[in-house]
Amino acid sequence: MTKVFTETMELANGIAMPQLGLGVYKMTNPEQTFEAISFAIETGYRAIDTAAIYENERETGEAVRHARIPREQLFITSKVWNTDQGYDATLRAFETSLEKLGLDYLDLYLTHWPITGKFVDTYKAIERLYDEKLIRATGVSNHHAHHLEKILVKANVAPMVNQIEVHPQLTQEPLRKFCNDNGIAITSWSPLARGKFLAEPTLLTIGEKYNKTTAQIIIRWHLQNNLIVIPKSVTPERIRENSEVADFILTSEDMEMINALNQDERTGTDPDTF
Ligand SMILES: NC(=O)C1=CN([C@@H]2O[C@H](COP(=O)(O)OP(=O)(O)OC[C@H]3O[C@@H](n4cnc5c(N)ncnc54)[C@H](OP(=O)(O)O)[C@@H]3O)[C@@H](O)[C@H]2O)C=CC1
Ligand SMILES: O=C1CO[C@H](CO)[C@@H](O)[C@@H]1O
Repeated sequence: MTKVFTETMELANGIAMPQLGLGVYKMTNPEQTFEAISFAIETGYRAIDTAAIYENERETGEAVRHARIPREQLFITSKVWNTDQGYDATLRAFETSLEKLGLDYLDLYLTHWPITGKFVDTYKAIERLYDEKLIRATGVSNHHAHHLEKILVKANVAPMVNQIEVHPQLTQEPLRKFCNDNGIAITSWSPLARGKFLAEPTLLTIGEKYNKTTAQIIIRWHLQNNLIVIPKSVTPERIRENSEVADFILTSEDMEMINALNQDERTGTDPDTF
């Protein structure tokens, strides 16, 4: 069995999204960013998660265009930043992102945060990009159920993905259930809680059992919960390590022990107080 995880998840419109991707937030050194993304693609990653606010769409696009993998086998996500929300502004922001990336289309485009009074129109613009086949899937990020409800009554095409903070200390079960009931896939951001509890004893014990690192145990927990997961690393050994999660399966007991670590504790901002 190959060690590198390459499975995909079917989104509501039937397209396949790789369940493991590379997050590129805080990759600010252009050369390092290009190298990290190129290395990830060589390792077997097929999805990259960027955003206009990360200011690395150019390097992301370069790595994608220089990859030995055909563009259609890669899955590129970007996000419209808060100051560009609203219908027309979102369309313009998308054009800028696409130009920086040097690509003809994106696989997924998200509203980054639900800005009051603007996020529904922002999503309507994303829907238009989908109708025009400039993106292959629609989505949002940091949306609670009450935000999604406002979108769902106005949308012709429901969001296919909601990217939210999820990790063992913030399991988000009620929102995951809401999304699941509405056919919305979830991507976990800060899936490793930015490294905050990699020395957690329960995770270390489970890791010893499988001869895997804590990061690998956490990533496997996301995957077995049917979450899309986008760990970030610029470090080649860690990029590889985070992908080598296909050769073991956590038992339901392990999963329960990890679920029990939940403290409803965020590393980032609550969308209601952003
Ligand atoms: N939609 C949104 O609002 C948000 C989206 N995101 C997305 O989610 C992605 C991931 O989240 P992020 O906040 O970056 O945090 P992660 O939980 O992915 O943690 C990244 C940190 O963990 C370190 N790390 C990675 N792998 C390992 C490992 N195997 N062992 C030890 N340390 C490791 C990295 O270090 P190093 O790089 O030095 O190796 C980095 O410091 C982002 O890059 C972004 O794409 C993130 C936040 C908000
Ligand atoms: O994607 C992101 C990366 O992290 C930032 C700081 O927490 C967030 O604001 C942003 O949503």
